[in-house]
Amino acid sequence: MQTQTAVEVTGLVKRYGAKAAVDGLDLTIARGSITAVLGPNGAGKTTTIETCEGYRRPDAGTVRVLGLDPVADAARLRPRIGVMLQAGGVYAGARAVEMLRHTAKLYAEPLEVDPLVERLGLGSCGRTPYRRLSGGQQQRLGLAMAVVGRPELVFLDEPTAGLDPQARRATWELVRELHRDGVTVVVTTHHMDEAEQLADTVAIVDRGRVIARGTPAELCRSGAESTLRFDGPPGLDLDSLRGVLPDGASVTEPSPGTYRIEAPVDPGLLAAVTAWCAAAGVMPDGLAVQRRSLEDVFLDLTGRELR
Ligand SMILES: Nc1ncnc2c1ncn2[C@@H]1O[C@H](COP(=O)(O)OP(=O)(O)OP(=O)(O)O)[C@@H](O)[C@H]1O
Repeated sequence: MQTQTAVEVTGLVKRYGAKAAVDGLDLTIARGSITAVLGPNGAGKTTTIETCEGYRRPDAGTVRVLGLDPVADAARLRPRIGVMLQAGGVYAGARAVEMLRHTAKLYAEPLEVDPLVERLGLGSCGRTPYRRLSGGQQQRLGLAMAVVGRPELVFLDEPTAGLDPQARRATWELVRELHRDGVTVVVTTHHMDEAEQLADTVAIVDRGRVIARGTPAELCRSGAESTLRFDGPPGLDLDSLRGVLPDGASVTEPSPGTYRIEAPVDPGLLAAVTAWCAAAGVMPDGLAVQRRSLEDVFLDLTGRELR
């Protein structure tokens, strides 16, 4: 019987010298999901993914992928997963599409190569050596190689880094199609919009651990504040407005006539603001709730400092 879990990482530790790149990381990925793994540079995302792929051995903890041990059961696991590495992983002199055809032959029921080549815009690169492809073409070939074997599970490490908008969209479309076919997709990315558009689950990794996990909507709702904003006459009495709001609400006028209220936004807050406006004879133009974006959540959780 197949379990509903595609990837189960428990207490994963991976050290390089004295430094723990991954430091007790737990992550469960459901079959058929698209999971985006986000995190600052050096957070341990690639190390975790490469451990799941069997390229690195854990120092502690366990990793199970499709119920198998990625190192001990590598021979059984490899034909069932697709891997797109951050740095190519392709012999530099290999001709692009020949390489893809060769890869396809290693699998029992590969996708048809020509349509895949066309849809990823690689039609003109047939005999071009890998090292002569542009960065974006190398990325797209890497994606094609990861999916051509019709895997049950694909790991995509920053698949759209450096891609033009058209290629990004083609990549997203391919990922959605994989999802519709029941493939489990694990994708690392620094593009918050990509995670919001594609993923049903987001895991935020920081300092070698998962520090938050949920749907994009759950993460954006979680925790604190949202913002209420409106336009009105400049110079309203902010202290008076603050006086009718719950403790801890912040009221600012970032530019003349634009007002921001940071507080947990609920119907009571809206009623208090509109009642205050009515009493003051102020029309709150464009009154709107601004939810936190995934990027706001990410920065709140991982900090704004460069590391
Ligand atoms: N082979 C290695 N030898 C020594 N240190 C390493 C090695 N591989 C990774 N590291 C270190 O482990 C930490 C985690 O790296 P990792 O590549 O997993 O981060 P990441 O979250 O994928 O970052 P990025 O977003 O920049 O790709 C970093 O500090 C990195 O320098």
